Amino acid sequence: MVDVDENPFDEKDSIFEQKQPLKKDTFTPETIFHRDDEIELYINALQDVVVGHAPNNVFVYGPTGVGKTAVTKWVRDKLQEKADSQDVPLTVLGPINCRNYKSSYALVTSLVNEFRLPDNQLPDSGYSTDRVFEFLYEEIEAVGGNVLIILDEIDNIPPDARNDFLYELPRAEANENTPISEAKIGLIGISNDLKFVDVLEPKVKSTLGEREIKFGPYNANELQDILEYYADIAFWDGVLEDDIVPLAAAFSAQERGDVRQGLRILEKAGEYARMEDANTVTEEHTRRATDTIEKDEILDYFEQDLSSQQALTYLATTLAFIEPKHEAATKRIYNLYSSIAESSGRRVKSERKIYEFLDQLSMQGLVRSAEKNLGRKGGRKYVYEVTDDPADIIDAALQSSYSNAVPSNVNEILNHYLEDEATDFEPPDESSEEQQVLWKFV
Ligand SMILES: Nc1ncnc2c1ncn2[C@@H]1O[C@H](COP(=O)(O)OP(=O)(O)OP(=O)(O)O)[C@@H](O)[C@H]1O
Repeated sequence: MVDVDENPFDEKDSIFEQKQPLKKDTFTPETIFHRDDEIELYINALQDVVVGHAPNNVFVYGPTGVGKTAVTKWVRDKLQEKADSQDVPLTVLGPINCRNYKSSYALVTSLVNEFRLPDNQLPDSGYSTDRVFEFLYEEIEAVGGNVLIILDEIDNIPPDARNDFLYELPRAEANENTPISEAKIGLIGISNDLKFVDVLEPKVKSTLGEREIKFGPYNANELQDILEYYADIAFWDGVLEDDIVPLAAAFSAQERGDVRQGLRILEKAGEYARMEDANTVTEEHTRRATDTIEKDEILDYFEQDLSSQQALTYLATTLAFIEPKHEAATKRIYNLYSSIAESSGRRVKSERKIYEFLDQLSMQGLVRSAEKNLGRKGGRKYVYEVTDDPADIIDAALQSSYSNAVPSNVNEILNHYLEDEATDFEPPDESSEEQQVLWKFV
């Protein structure tokens, strides 16, 4: 029973000294760990700027949470500091996240407004895109010197802005049709979609990729050093038991080598300790945190990251994977996909499309495929497996807006899978009627 006369909030936090360092990217670290090679490449690429030559364009790529943005900001600040001390005119814009802009117009407008005073901002509409580009060129020419524009998540750049930004902008000085004659523009593009460059036109590709810097995942030791730094700032002294940071580091290294995930584990483990009024964060809190975070991540896939057709394909692959005796072959995944799409009132796409969705899921690391020879019959087929625990995936699907696509007897089948009792469980033939008996799709 809550005592109504007593305020239930605690007045102090005995676990976290500061939470912000663990939070989503709102904290700037003073030190960058284990990125010496990448920093050196960056410095090399931008050295020209400091002595007044035109900047190179730089393309930075690698998976999520491996320090691309943190390193870029660190290098940016050092560059600005040096340019200022040398009296070399330099203006740096960004990182600006392209994901926040739906059109070329919106993105250019926001850049123009970065240069302008609050009482002179461009409106959200009212000009042609060409005109707002002219405004941008005018602003750039007015500040003069070198202008570096840093675009984060450049794979999300509005399609109508690709050519203008990634090709025209860096060569504006040479183009007689722009008002730029003095200023020199350099572009830094950051992306975690490695396929993004492949789809660019060759001329755009070579412009953007003048200098490329690849960031790989961190290993467990590297993650440990990085997480240690954040944990020191975030937790009160003596609160973290010795093996907590190594555990969080080992887990994140096993998954994706991603710092953000490690920080989330530490935060969640601390919250569990705080909820229990414990004095220290223990291994048990950390394991529980790891578990929750894994499930939350899968839920995020369903709710945010995947399109509805990708989500249905992911679910169908999971169902095919846990089915006894069935291999998750493409044909089978398609059958299950059509059933759950139909029963949950969603559009059923063609079988050909499934290959595309499976490919996309595979790129995101959610499914893995293996090619199988069909023996004497000849030919090959692909079988799939899910990379996360199927029980977690089903759990997340049930909590998500796809719960109506999950067959009603899924737990029964999952239990057979978990208990490895597949032999006792007779799957029906592939004909759709019997399939409906195995999977109760309502
Ligand atoms: N080497 C490092 N030293 C210190 N902090 C780091 C390091 N690498 C990453 N971080 C921290 O980890 C978090 C995630 O890093 P960052 O945002 O740079 O990743 P990213 O590669 O840009 O990811 P995304 O592609 O998702 O934007 C940030 O809080 C960042 O400060």
